Amino acid sequence: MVQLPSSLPTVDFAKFGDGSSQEAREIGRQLFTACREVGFAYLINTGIPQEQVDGMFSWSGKLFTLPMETKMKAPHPPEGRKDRGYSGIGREQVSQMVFDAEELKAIRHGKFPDFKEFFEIGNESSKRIQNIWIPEDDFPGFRAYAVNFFNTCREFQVSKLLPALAIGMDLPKDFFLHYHEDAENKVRLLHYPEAPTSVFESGEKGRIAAHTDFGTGTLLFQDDCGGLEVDSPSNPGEFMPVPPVPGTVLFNIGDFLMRWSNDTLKSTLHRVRAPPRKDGDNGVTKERFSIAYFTVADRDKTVECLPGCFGPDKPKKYEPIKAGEYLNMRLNALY
Ligand SMILES: O=C(O)CCC(=O)C(=O)O
Ligand SMILES: [Fe+2]
Repeated sequence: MVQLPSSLPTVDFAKFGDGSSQEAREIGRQLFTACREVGFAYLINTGIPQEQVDGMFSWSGKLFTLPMETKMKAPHPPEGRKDRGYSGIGREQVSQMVFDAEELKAIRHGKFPDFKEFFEIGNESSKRIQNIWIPEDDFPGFRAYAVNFFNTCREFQVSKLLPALAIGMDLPKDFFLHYHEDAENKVRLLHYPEAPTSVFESGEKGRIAAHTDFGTGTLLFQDDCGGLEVDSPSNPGEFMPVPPVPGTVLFNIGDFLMRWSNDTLKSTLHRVRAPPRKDGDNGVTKERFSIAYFTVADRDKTVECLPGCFGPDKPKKYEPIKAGEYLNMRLNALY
């Protein structure tokens, strides 16, 4: 296995091919092991072209420097489950598994607000929920580029990622594909603006509070700023840095897949903080960009405990659930 400068496992997809070889099986085992033990892995040789990732970051940079009134031509609707378009600073405060309205309100008005803005893009051909775009005249070319990027991530998800996980769990190669036909996935372009380092140190502002993702899994691309941290599997409560490594993509499991797998796979807490102060950084923490691609199961499908994840010494912990019911509960809790 390739060793990167981080304690997270790395999975190399170079030899995955169509998923039928012995090498592909080994890649699947590595992915499964990483998801079971850590819930996070660096992926390399995914086939997602680096130029396209760089290009998406460059569009994201342009997007967030647009005047506020232009960004607000594509506002995120008030309902949490209509998660498309632009959300300004303060719009979302992530919280860990809190669904009670009063409690959510308290958290939102509490300290450590996430100091971030983001733009969300879903499947262009979705019948359920439309994308919300800045008018083409105000931001020409963005829509086509973002749609293409979404499709590239989706292609990796269906041709390699989900098949590898299935093979690694001794399931038929296309097992997960049957539950992910609608592609109701989402690209989220994130921008954490620069701010005096002191406001991060005092806790007046944060970047993204500790949380788990709630879908099937997430691909995450980060710029060179740093600050992402993942809860240590061996020492819960202790967060370890997950530095950006050029040419890699991070993958992490979400709560839905953790539940589906009877908690065999781990959906791990993660957060973004201001990176540690460096000598001569003049007391300002630079801005950070990241791009997440969240994958979710088809809303109308009901999932039951995955084969191989229960047995006489491991009883099923959860009732079958419709993916849509689960996702709505989680999305509405966010805003
Ligand atoms: O910005 C990052 O690197 C992490 C973003 C994240 O965890 C999320 O949006 O769920
Ligand atoms: Fe996350």
